[in-house]
Amino acid sequence: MDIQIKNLKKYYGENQVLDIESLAIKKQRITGIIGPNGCGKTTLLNIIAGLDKEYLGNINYNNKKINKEIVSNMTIVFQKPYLFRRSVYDNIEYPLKIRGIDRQKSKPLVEDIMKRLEIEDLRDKKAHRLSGGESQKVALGRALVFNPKLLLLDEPTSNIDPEYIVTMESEIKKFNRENKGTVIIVTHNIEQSKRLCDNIIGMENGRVVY
Ligand SMILES: Nc1ncnc2c1ncn2[C@@H]1O[C@H](COP(=O)(O)OP(=O)(O)OP(=O)(O)O)[C@@H](O)[C@H]1O
Repeated sequence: MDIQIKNLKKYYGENQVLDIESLAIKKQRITGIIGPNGCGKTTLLNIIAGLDKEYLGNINYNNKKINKEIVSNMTIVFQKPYLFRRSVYDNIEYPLKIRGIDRQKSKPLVEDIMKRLEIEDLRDKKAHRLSGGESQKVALGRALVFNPKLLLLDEPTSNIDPEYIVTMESEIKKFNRENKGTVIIVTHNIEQSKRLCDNIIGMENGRVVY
């Protein structure tokens, strides 16, 4: 999904936190957003996700304004994911369920993603009792399972052990390569952005600086 941003301004009260004249994010690529604390990365991601509608300017998705179809084809993984008070399996199955896919068809998809992310042992655990890192793994599984066209990731590996980061990164890359999914990832980790991203957007004080 191509994203075109024009004259985007975001204020919290009198405080301007975003000022982006023009920014294009190319479809089927992995784009990294990097920059210091408080420069507006999460705010930008939430606006692109359609979660924050209090802004000035225009955002187009494949040359269209946001609509129900676009919303159902994208998803965001938060740094501190919100998971339902159900099992890990039920959480990952959920996006398929709300898209009308029955249990029989969704089972192999859920099981495949749990296997690829090495979280099969968490299957029956209550998702709200997971550790921060476990929650991030499950949240990535819940996002990847329905093959979104646009995947927004906010520091998805911030609580993840170094040896497991490799698994997560390779699944993100695989999703991008095999399913032609567009990925935008906010990260503090410059090495990670070099490993993963085709394009990098640098932000400072609410502006895009490179
Ligand atoms: N709900 C809010 N009310 C007021 N100000 C806010 C709110 N949310 C964020 N801000 C401010 O907006 C600015 C941008 O915040 P944002 O979370 O987008 O930064 P960030 O680049 O994602 O930071 P970090 O790297 O620390 O996660 C910051 O100055 C922050 O204090």
